[in-house]
Amino acid sequence: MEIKSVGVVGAGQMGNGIAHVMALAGYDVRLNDVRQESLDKAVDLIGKNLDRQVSREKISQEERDTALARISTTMEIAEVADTDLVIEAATEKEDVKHKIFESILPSLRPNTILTSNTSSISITRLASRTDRPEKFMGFHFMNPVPVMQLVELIRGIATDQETYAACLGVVEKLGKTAASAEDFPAFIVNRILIPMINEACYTLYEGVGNVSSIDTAMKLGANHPMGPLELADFIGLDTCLAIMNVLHDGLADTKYRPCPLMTKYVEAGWLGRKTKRGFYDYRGDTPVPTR
Ligand SMILES: CC(=O)CC(=O)SCCNC(=O)CCNC(=O)[C@H](O)C(C)(C)COP(=O)(O)OP(=O)(O)OC[C@H]1O[C@@H](n2cnc3c(N)ncnc32)[C@H](O)[C@@H]1OP(=O)(O)O
Ligand SMILES: NC(=O)C1=CN([C@@H]2O[C@H](COP(=O)(O)OP(=O)(O)OC[C@H]3O[C@@H](n4cnc5c(N)ncnc54)[C@H](OP(=O)(O)O)[C@@H]3O)[C@@H](O)[C@H]2O)C=CC1
Repeated sequence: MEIKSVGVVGAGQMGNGIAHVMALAGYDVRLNDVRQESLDKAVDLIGKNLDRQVSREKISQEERDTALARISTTMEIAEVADTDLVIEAATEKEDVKHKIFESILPSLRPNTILTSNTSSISITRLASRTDRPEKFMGFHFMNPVPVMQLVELIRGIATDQETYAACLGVVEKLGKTAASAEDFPAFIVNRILIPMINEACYTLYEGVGNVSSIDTAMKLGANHPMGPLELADFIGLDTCLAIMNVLHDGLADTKYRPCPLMTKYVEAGWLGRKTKRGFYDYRGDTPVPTR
């Protein structure tokens, strides 16, 4: 089936990036969130990120304007349902995702493909609560979406080949590369990456290093573009903790126990860049380590 329009639920850092790349690739995009303020912020950010691409001569001014015009925003979930492909990119909480799918089902077209950008939650379980498990799959972008090449495609137990092929076609049209992952907790990238971030938190918690020394060690010692604590702040500590909990619960192995220090930061509301405080404090001109 040909995908022409895409509905994106959740206009946070991933939702705005997904809307951005989809619109640039020629899809009509409907972006939904529960707060108008989040929608306004997302459109403003997409405009700025497109401007940056114009100034770096990656795209023309005309491509920028056309892409932005393809994005409409709505707080009505029913308007998102009237598209060919829905990508849910709301907060990493299973009950939130179930409620979104429940609310969208009554107005969904029969052929619409439903997907989730979840970082870790079982695609099979999310799909089982919908009317179309065969047309449901994981469509997992990496952050920042306009820059990162990979999309993980995750089939639930019931996902059919036609749905997989349609999603693969979208990834190719975006000029990105797909990696196929089986539906087990946190899939491939986060099964490997988030325990490393969690271990960096333990390294901090146990006083082996401070925030700066841990990040410097991994940037210069392992050639990572960001240190693990900087990356945790970039992803969002709430999301990192949610992924660790899915790994811990889903694989029932103590090696995935979330670091208590990560839990403490999340409980404080210090979620990283998005709240201007995490392992670094972003309220000034340059990030300042909090430990
Ligand atoms: C949690 C999950 O479920 C899965 C995940 O996503 S895990 C997270 C995966 N992501 C990562 O690991 C990111 C690691 N970090 C990096 O790769 C790099 O630090 C980075 C690409 C983010 C920035 O790179 P940098 O060299 O420090 O910065 P900079 O030179 O300013 O930017 C490089 C490019 O990215 C663009 N960019 C940077 N941040 C951006 C953002 N937030 N949005 C859009 N574009 C952005 C810049 O415009 C620039 O584009 P051009 O090359 O076209 O000029
Ligand atoms: N951060 C990352 O690096 C990556 C995250 N992901 C996944 O993408 C998803 C989104 O993450 P991210 O963008 O970082 O999170 P954010 O916290 O930046 O954004 C989540 C957005 O979802 C909105 N939201 C919450 N409930 C609803 C709802 N019922 N309907 C519509 N919108 C809702 C939130 O609204 P408000 O804040 O206004 O309440 C917020 O705007 C998660 O599943 C995450 O695991 C995947 C890859 C990378």
